[in-house]
Amino acid sequence: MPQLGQVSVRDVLDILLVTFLVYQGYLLVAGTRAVNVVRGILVFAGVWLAAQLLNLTTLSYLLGRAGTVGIFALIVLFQPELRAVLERVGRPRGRDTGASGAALQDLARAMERLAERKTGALIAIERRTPLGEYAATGVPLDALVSVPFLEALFARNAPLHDGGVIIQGSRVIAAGCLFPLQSSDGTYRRYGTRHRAAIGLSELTDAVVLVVSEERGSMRVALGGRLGPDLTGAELREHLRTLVYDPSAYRAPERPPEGPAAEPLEPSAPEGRA
Ligand SMILES: Nc1ncnc2c1ncn2[C@@H]1O[C@H](COP(=O)(O)OP(=O)(O)OP(=O)(O)O)[C@@H](O)[C@H]1O
Repeated sequence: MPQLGQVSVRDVLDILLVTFLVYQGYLLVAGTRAVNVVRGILVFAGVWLAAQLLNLTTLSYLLGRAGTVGIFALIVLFQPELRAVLERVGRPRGRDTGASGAALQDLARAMERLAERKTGALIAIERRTPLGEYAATGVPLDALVSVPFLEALFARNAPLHDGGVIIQGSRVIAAGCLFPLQSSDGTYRRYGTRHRAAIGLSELTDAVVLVVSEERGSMRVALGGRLGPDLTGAELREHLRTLVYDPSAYRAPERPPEGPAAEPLEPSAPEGRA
């Protein structure tokens, strides 16, 4: 193997491969709740490295042992996320754009019909953060997104109309789910629980959460912990296209969302209720 001073071509290849893997790892965790854990691990590794360099034998021994146990603890804690990541890595490239296009249209049409009839609805669409833990709070389903199915789910008196629906790609995977309520920091305190559940879930995950207000018959999108303004059908379709069903947007690393849903909005309802 030719040498460049002390550095061989193999070393360069090694560094390039590690850089590639680290970057791919970053793309997988960016925008998910695993980011904070990764930060914690880096701090831990930094302290451990410093302890090694400074020859602090006891500290580096303890941190080394804790690290070994920690790896197993992380695997147990993040088992659902790891499974989702492996599934995603193994999934064939190129999404079923035909199915996605149909899901987008059906989803938007169902939202419009629910809004016209003032039937309250809450729908979370999974992006990169797995929503399995929220789906587990409801009733598991596996059905294609369709207008009549979504209307039936949210119909008043329907057994699963209470709570949120979770969509993965073009399939409804759960209904009647409990979403985390937005922490009452003041901005959205005056909203009802359906809207605060939408904001709450979008705060903790990168999901796109759609809400139809029973009181106002409006359609809104919550994203990144913020609630957007009332949307027309065309605007909703555009949001769904760019945020969920456009394959390049789906794979891109998390970035501040664009469009009305990203803007810090004041509640616009009279008397403060959405
Ligand atoms: N944590 C939650 N997770 C999922 N769904 C929830 C949650 N909290 C409330 N909901 C849903 O919201 C409904 C109550 O909505 P509420 O009237 O309090 O909210 P709102 O934001 O004022 O909405 P609307 O404008 O439709 O009245 C519940 O019946 C339930 O279906």
